[in-house]
Amino acid sequence: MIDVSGLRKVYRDRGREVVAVDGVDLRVRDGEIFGVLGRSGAGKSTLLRCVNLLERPTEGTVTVAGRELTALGEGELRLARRGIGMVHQHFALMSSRTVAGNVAFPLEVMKVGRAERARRVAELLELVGLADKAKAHPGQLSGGQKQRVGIARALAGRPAVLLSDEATSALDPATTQSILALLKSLNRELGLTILLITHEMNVVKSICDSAAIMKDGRIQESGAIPDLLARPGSRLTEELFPLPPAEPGAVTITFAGQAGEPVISQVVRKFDVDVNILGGALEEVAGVAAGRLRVHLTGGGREAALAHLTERGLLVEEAR
Ligand SMILES: Nc1ncnc2c1ncn2[C@@H]1O[C@H](COP(=O)(O)OP(=O)(O)OP(=O)(O)O)[C@@H](O)[C@H]1O
Repeated sequence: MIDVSGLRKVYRDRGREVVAVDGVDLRVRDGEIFGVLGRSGAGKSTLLRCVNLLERPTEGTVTVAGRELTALGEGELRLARRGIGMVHQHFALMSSRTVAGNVAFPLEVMKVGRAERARRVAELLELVGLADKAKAHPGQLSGGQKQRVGIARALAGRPAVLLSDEATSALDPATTQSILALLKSLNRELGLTILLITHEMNVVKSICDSAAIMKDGRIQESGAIPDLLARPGSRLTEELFPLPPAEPGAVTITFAGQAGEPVISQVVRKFDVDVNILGGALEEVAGVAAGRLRVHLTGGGREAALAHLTERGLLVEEAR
């Protein structure tokens, strides 16, 4: 659905070159929620803004729904952008317009007739759970409600793709969860492909199918979340389930889907070992029970127990 290839964006800032995106390849599949994670300044916003060409890439190509946007002129691009909705961290609503007026705005630009516009606005407000706020002004809404208006507006042109620029960063945790639930249900019910950028691990845990970690303008790792979790040395796993540095001899076991099985009690029963748990966390991520456990394993059956865990598909890493 989204294909980014060899993307580079260089800004010129007071005679100095700033390489914000430095050779990024990214593929977002049809119908998935893809999260780009990274710290401030990593280049996430620039990457997102290059996907709908709000920023023109310095190099590289962007293809969305089979159309190479980087090959289009301004007129064609304006039309193609209707297929790509965008939501913003600070909502970007027009304060002088009502909620309905904000959602209607892109439809006015598209020259949709009055009756059809009213019908569509009502449908969109219903979809985001704000049917009773049509006549309110943004100033009368909570942050979560404002973001719902932002989402309804982004969906006005029936886009196949939604870009989300830190949509929940300005919201409290409970409101964040409700907006994430809304995005997930839009993804499921409308088949909407979502590319989001975030610095919040919680967003990735809750709704993403795939993720990429970005640093200094580059993608450090990317892929389906269960695959990334199972990869030795994965930064995503480090970020999702942080553990202190391991002492020599400590064993770190990474679960990516096998956390429903009683593997630890099995090794204790089957092999001559004791297990001392040093730390860890388990949670549902991308629909699978995943996490990391740091243990000390002692006893004559230690090597056989470690081999058994590896055979069960767990990632077993021993600190030396
Ligand atoms: N218009 C611009 N002119 C010059 N430099 C820019 C411009 N926009 C971004 N940059 C620089 O590009 C780099 C990447 O910025 P970007 O906003 O894409 O990162 P980010 O990961 O989204 O961070 P944040 O979460 O803080 O927005 C930074 O060094 C930033 O200062």
